[in-house]
Amino acid sequence: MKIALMQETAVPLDMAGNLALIEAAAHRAREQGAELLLTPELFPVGYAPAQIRAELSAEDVAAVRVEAAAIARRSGIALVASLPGQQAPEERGITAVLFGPEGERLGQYQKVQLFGSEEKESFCPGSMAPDVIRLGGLNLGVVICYDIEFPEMARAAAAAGAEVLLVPTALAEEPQVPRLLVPARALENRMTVAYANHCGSEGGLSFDGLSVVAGPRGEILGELGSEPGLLVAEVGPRPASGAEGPWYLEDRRTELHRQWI
Ligand SMILES: NC(=O)CCCCC(N)=O
Repeated sequence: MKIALMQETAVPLDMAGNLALIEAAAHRAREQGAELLLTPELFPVGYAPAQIRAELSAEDVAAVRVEAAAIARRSGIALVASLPGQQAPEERGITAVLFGPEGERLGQYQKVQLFGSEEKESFCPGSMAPDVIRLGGLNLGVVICYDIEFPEMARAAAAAGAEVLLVPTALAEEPQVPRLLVPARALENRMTVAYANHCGSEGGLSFDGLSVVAGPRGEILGELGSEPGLLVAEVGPRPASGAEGPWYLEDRRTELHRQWI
């Protein structure tokens, strides 16, 4: 299955402009044969947690969610859009919604590991493990940004059966995450990991870009630099564990590890 990752600069609270960038990327992705478009964390509203908390009502979020579904339907491509939750501002988290190519909601995940004081003061953390959504013959999982920096999160997705982990992110000035951690998460879980970031200056932050798709042996299937772009990569099922190790998933001594950590 071909997937596409959008790397662009959003404008905080300029939903019309941000959604227009997503729609353009969705049509370009479809033209290049992709069946799914992964977009960065909170891209439709822009990455500005405190501003979102203060200025975006549940009605505003509902309208953006309807438009994201409509983009999936108009472009005929599955779409992972990261949005504030549907609850009241004081109760919502950071979510990622998977819309199918007809705009239907296929799954939703709420970010478990919130990053820093601004996110923690602006959103509520999720407490549900990432589940698996079947699409295009593959088991897809979703986590968000800081989640991928905790090995437990990718392992939970792999243990649930995820073969391709989709990660909307908003990473600024930490290039070792896409360069070191994302390929490591892929290798240690024999799972493809796709990591789609903002780029450029946004909300007072300088985003790294460096969006990347790492394959199940930690190999780089595609990557971007610091500029806007669309990364298209072919992803597949988890390879069977062969005669040659390592067998990280099979060899885990989970009960023992649980006693230690
Ligand atoms: N939005 C986020 O979760 C930002 C994560 C940045 C983590 C890092 N190591 O800088």
